[in-house]
Amino acid sequence: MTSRKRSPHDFIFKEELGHGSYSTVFKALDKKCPNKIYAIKVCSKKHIIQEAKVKYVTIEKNTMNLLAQKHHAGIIKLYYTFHDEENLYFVLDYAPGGELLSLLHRTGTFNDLWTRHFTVQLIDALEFIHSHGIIHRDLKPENVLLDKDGRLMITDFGAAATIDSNLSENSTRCNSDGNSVNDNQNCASFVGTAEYVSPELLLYNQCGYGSDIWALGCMIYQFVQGHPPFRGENELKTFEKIVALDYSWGPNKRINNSSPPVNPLVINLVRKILVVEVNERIPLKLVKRHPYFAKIDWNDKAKIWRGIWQNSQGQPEQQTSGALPNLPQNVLPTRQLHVIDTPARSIQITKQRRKKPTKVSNTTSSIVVWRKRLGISAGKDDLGTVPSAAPNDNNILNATAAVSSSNSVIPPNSQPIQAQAKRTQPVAPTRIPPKVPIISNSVRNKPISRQNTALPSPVIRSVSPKQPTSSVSSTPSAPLSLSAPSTEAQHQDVPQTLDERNPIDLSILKQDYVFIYGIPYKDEGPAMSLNSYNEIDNDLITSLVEQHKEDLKNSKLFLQLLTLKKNGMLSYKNTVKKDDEKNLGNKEHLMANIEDTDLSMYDFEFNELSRKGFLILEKYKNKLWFISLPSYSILSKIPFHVVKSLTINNNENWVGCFFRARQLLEEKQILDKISNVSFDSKVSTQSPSPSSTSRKDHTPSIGITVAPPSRNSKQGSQNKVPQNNIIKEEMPSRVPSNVKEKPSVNSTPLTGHPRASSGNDTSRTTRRANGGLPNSAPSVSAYNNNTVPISNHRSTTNLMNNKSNYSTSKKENPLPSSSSSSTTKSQPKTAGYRQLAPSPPLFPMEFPATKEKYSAPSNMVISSSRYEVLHTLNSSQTNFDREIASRGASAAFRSLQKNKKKK
Ligand SMILES: Nc1ncnc2c1ncn2[C@@H]1O[C@H](COP(=O)(O)OP(=O)(O)OP(=O)(O)O)[C@@H](O)[C@H]1O
Repeated sequence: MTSRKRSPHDFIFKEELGHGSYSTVFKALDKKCPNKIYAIKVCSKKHIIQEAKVKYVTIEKNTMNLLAQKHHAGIIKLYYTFHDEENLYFVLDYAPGGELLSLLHRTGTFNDLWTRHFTVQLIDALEFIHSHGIIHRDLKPENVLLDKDGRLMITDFGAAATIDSNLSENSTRCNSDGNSVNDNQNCASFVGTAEYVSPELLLYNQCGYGSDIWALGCMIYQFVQGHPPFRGENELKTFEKIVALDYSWGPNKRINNSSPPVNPLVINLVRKILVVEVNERIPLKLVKRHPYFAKIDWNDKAKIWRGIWQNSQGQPEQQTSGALPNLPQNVLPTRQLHVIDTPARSIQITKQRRKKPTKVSNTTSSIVVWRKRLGISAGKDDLGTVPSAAPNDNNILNATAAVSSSNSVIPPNSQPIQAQAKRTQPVAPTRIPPKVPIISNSVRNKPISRQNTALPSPVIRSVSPKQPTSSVSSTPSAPLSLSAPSTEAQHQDVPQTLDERNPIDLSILKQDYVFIYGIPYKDEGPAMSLNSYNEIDNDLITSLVEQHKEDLKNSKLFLQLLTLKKNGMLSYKNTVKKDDEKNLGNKEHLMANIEDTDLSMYDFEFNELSRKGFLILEKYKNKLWFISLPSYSILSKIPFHVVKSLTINNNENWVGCFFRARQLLEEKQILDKISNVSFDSKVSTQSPSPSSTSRKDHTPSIGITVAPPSRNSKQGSQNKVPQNNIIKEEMPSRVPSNVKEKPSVNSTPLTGHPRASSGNDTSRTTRRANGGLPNSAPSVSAYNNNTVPISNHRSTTNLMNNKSNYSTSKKENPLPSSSSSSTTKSQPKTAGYRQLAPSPPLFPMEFPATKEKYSAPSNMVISSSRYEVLHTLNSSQTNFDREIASRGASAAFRSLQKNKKKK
């Protein structure tokens, strides 16, 4: 290859091979070397700018450049790039065999031999691509071309993404070991084609090597079935089918009327690939070891890359290459095969069809509509969102430089541009950490008396203060036997029911479908709490999970609608069919009260992103609940209208919401304290409000350790008139108006409580010695969906078990404004293996996640047959343009930029 600069004048342009959304591809002959035929992709600069395709051209250029460093038969090679005033040119390997899709359309399906042959080539090429840290992201039969001998050549790298080389190593290893999380932590953009798009991209905005493997599975299916596995009436339906893994095997529709059954090994292989959970999807290395490829010697590249058009002698049966000047004799416009079953024997491969230019639209794409319907936000703060796959500035610069080196031959041994321009390492989703819970904890083992504790509303205002409190306890009076799920009648029904016609109930903090498995403590059950003596008993939790493994799996039969209200009430509702409603469902069952001091919460490898593990709630010596999340495929089977109307605040973790509920209650407590203190002599003369009296009368035996300053207490006891009606109405009924009436922590009856034993005293002393630090919010990492326990044997974290004495610290910081100091003091007590980050100050009571739930990202474009949402595009696009303009590394792109500005 010469290093002389090339230009369009060096080539004789022949017929058009086809065109895509921003380019036209021509066959071309090299004037200096007329035997050499290329395909030259001509991209109109004007068009690229107009249709915002600069990024894709850049990505394609970089990726192909990187891959061109080492020749691989299965990849279309990029030889040269150059430009003139009008166009950018990519000189590529010519693939006279056309698209694999065209061949498939002509044959209907591939026979087993072809299927295996093509699949083997695809795997080998894909492995090569992945070994360079590249994810193709748009694999489909249209993007696989055939060379003159019928070998596959993967093309169209405009949607590709690279993984940081460090991660790449991991990923390669992880792939071979079983697709660990690293393997899918690369890209956050929607890219792909509806029918081949992976579920992780649909659900989590994540795309990794596994996504290419998914597409490979779709293609293998298509080889033997003639159509992709997931195809709905429209894109939304296609997405639904993908996440629900809704596909079936039909007869092998061969055009030559032969309908041999699909090889069961193909079915088995496809089943192993088409697994919704990316971590459970078979990695490429294991695909290669699948029995379907038992006879394949993966090291014998010559055999793998044998062209299927050649006859057994390697010669064409018919010589019709006259239309293709300078082609070697064995180029076969009329395809000849040396395989036994040759349904395509008489197939004429014709010139590629022209593609209609695709309009770029800024409309919201189907994928986001679909995600919205399923209650999955596609916004920045979505579960599992990782940085965009859009090229970072370095990439852009290098890409710009690369294209600017127009007229340059790509030196075979030069450093790959992409290698210099590492894509930003994906980071874990950033989440606003929940605020620190500050709760009362002075009474244990007391049933919680609750009124209808919905947030204040005109309805509540009208309720008579004398109205008896509906006392609902989650504490059973008698020991309970083990049972599953936790839907027994031990819970009294909460009178209010959810109004399904009112999707956003403002009193609800979070509501979603979960599985709940309840294990009541037996008399002889675990005598100690899961968190005995201030130590989380991981072994006990682990053994419990092990013990109930089967039941926990089966508990998936009992999908519940779990609701957490801002008043701390946690309840569930059976999701039963309407016929059964009378018997079981449509009523809320109180499960627990978040502020119950006997309630602890642990995460057992709980990961909302992968919907794995359990959130364990423990009502001390009473009951354990294992909460797990249904897979999205299960969720997707719930009719959309139901999901839409009943899931609330899907964007926020359960754990976060539990903490927020506690914080809200604490804030109310504090407000209540303040409201009971009059600083205004005028109002201080007023008599106590009925509701205030009511609260006092009905105050259950729950103590408050949050003591206001003594002067306030004094005044408060005399002047019980809240300053603000709203505050008064929001005050929970449980809060006593007079601080003096509150039982102190030390007076809390602890009889019979294991933690009241001498051992517990020690731990309490320790806590006091530590400044009375309460258990509180876990670190940010604990909310990170990608967090995995560091140690296997310590797989749980106690997230909220408040048994500490807060009095001291709270007396020092009685007001909400002091929350930051409170939060500092309220660092979490965990199993001791997570780094704790300082919690942020308390925020006002806002629920932005709920508001954001239905907002679609604005930075989405639908282009061609790809769906793209590039989360950082808004900002990076601007920077991108600016970078190009200011640094001016590429003459070509500079001129593009100028043109853009002129417009
Ligand atoms: N190297 C090649 N040899 C032969 N034909 C090619 C080659 N590259 C592309 N083609 C054909 O040219 C057509 C346009 O290809 P191009 O890569 O520009 O667009 P595309 O990838 O199909 O579309 P888009 O970029 O919008 O996804 C395709 O039909 C393809 O089959």
